[in-house]
Amino acid sequence: MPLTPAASLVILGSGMAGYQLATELRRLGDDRPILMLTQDGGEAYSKPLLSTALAKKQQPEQLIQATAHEQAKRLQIEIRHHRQVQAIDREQHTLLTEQGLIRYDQLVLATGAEALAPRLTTPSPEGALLSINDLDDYRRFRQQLTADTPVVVLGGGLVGVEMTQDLLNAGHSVSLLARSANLLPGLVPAAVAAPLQWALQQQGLKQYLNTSATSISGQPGQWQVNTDQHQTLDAGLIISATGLRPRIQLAQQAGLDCGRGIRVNRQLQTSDPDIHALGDCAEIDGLNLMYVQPLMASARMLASLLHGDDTAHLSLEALPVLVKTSRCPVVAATPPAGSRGEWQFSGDEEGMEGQFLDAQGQLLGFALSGKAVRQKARLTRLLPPLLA
Ligand SMILES: Cc1cc2nc3c(=O)[nH]c(=O)nc-3n(C[C@H](O)[C@H](O)[C@H](O)COP(=O)(O)OP(=O)(O)OC[C@H]3O[C@@H](n4cnc5c(N)ncnc54)[C@H](O)[C@@H]3O)c2cc1C
Repeated sequence: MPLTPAASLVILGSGMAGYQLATELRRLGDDRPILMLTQDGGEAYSKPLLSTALAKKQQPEQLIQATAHEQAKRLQIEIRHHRQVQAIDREQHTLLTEQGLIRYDQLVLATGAEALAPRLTTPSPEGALLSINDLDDYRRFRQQLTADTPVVVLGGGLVGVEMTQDLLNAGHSVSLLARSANLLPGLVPAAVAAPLQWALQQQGLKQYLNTSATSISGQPGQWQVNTDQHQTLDAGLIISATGLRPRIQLAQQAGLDCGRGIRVNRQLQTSDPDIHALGDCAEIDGLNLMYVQPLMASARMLASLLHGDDTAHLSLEALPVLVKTSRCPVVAATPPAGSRGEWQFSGDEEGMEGQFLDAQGQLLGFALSGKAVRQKARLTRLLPPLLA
């Protein structure tokens, strides 16, 4: 197979993590050759906008901040898009693609996360489920959605809830199924989710909690979703939002140390000193933080390190997550896994505040909904850093 001439740095992935790293390197004046490989079209866009664009009447193409070509010119990097990397050969320092081998001196994995399929009792018909995890998904969603399409959303986490809000704001009929007893179960306790659930129901949401989809039948545009509570819901379109998992297969096959994500230290170095990882695919000191703020800080740190600052290492302040539910916004700073303490709640149906305090009264996490989100800045200042 032909070998492409050596590039100093290869970045795998053109999501926010990959592009932010290239941006930070150029900002530092680092002019090394950079090759970016991506299996998608390489457009620069803000993924969080995918769950608010419908009601704003923004078409998928309007979300593109720059094409791959424009990005390559702006950042003075080479971008090969629609190039899937199939394997990493760490000994030879090469990446295998359908178009040939690509050599790297240093490799940065920014491969993101992929959508998990719901656990159904029988496989769903081809094309019945739509996940919304990148721009191509979003294009498919907008192509299939018509003004009177009834939509069923599977999953009550951040993506499912934000998509539901956007669809309701745009006037669609929406049913949401969640296995959990409340919306946003991994992010906030039931008491804090209650005002959100009430607000969405007021807006017309048909909400099925403690309910799982078991099977899907029908044909394109006329699906039936069957549930474990013996209901059958009609859907023109079914959005599957049952979770995301870091994309670690390439790293695993290459023998890199992986847990939930690709394990990295505070310098974002994997178990191979020539390979770093950042963004949704990385697990930093045991934390897999699939949000924008940590990847921005990671990109800044990694650029400094690669540019020659050996002392650079990642530290992160507490990072509350904002759930973009306009009718009843939610902010969550989840307590670190395994924290000991208890929740204390105050508020009413217009907004709830939950504080998670340890035995000494130290705030370890909080959850806010509705009018209580005003407390975000005050409470954030009281939280210990995520990575000191
Ligand atoms: C609908 C939605 C709303 C969100 N809202 C928010 C929000 O409000 N706030 C917030 O903080 N976060 C939000 N997030 C999360 C946030 O968008 C992500 O944390 C962030 O975009 C991840 O960027 P990334 O670059 O790590 O991964 P990705 O954007 O997933 O990029 C991964 C890249 O890797 C490439 N790739 C993967 N495997 C290969 C391969 N084998 N070969 C070649 N290329 C490959 C892909 O093509 C892609 O370019 C949201 C996510 C979604 C889905």
